[in-house]
Amino acid sequence: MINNSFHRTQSPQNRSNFTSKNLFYLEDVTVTFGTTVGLRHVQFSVEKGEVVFITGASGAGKTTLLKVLAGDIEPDSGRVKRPDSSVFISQVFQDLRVFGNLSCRENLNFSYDPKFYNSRKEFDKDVMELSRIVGITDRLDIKMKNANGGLKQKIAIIRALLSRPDIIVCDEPTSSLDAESARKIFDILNLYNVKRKLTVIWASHNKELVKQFSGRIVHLDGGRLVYSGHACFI
Ligand SMILES: Nc1ncnc2c1ncn2[C@@H]1O[C@H](COP(=O)(O)OP(=O)(O)OP(=O)(O)O)[C@@H](O)[C@H]1O
Repeated sequence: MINNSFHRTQSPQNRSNFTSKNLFYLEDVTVTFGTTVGLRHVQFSVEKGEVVFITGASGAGKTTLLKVLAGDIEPDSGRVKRPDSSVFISQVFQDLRVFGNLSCRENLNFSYDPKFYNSRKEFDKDVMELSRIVGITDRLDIKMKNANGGLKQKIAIIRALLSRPDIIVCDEPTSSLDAESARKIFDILNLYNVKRKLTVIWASHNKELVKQFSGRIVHLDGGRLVYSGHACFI
């Protein structure tokens, strides 16, 4: 799904602000769906190891921006630089994509890949560490179809982290969580950001929630990027 192309549909400028530190770079990107505009002339970049929150009201263009980053949508105009294929991107979608007939633990086990772990024991240790931090060690044997929305979201995020990505891209993954549970999710993302240089790109309509965490806020309004900076200024 993620490719390594430098997609060019139109060149609005001769000069580019792309630097080698940028994992993603969008230059003057516009996306339309028929007569509806998803993104308008968006200039945006993400560096390795950054935590970026994409905020905005419903319809502001958050999902469209994530789809452009993931290569699911190519822009009508502008340029997109994505990481090369050696960079592993894990995505958590609004619909979570968990397996209902399997238990929470079985869903997590899908992330085990011997390429990324020295042993199965090491993987199981990570399962327990992450489960402990978000407070679900006693719920790992619940069938996914019987889990509440909050538990499903926690499993989806832990499963994504267990696959040891370089980048995690999340679309509103904490909508069913109370503030305390959301904080625990950010704790594990921060842990992986510090320990493994994980780059985090997180879309949320809840600006007030994400303002509590350290990271850059990129705010969209009507498809336009209207703010990029630290929480204290927005
Ligand atoms: N496939 C599509 N076809 C037509 N219009 C679309 C499509 N996808 C998005 N849009 C429109 O593009 C605009 C941006 O939508 P987008 O889903 O990116 O917003 P969002 O900020 O993620 O909203 P939400 O928080 O509700 O998910 C909206 O006006 C939406 O209706």
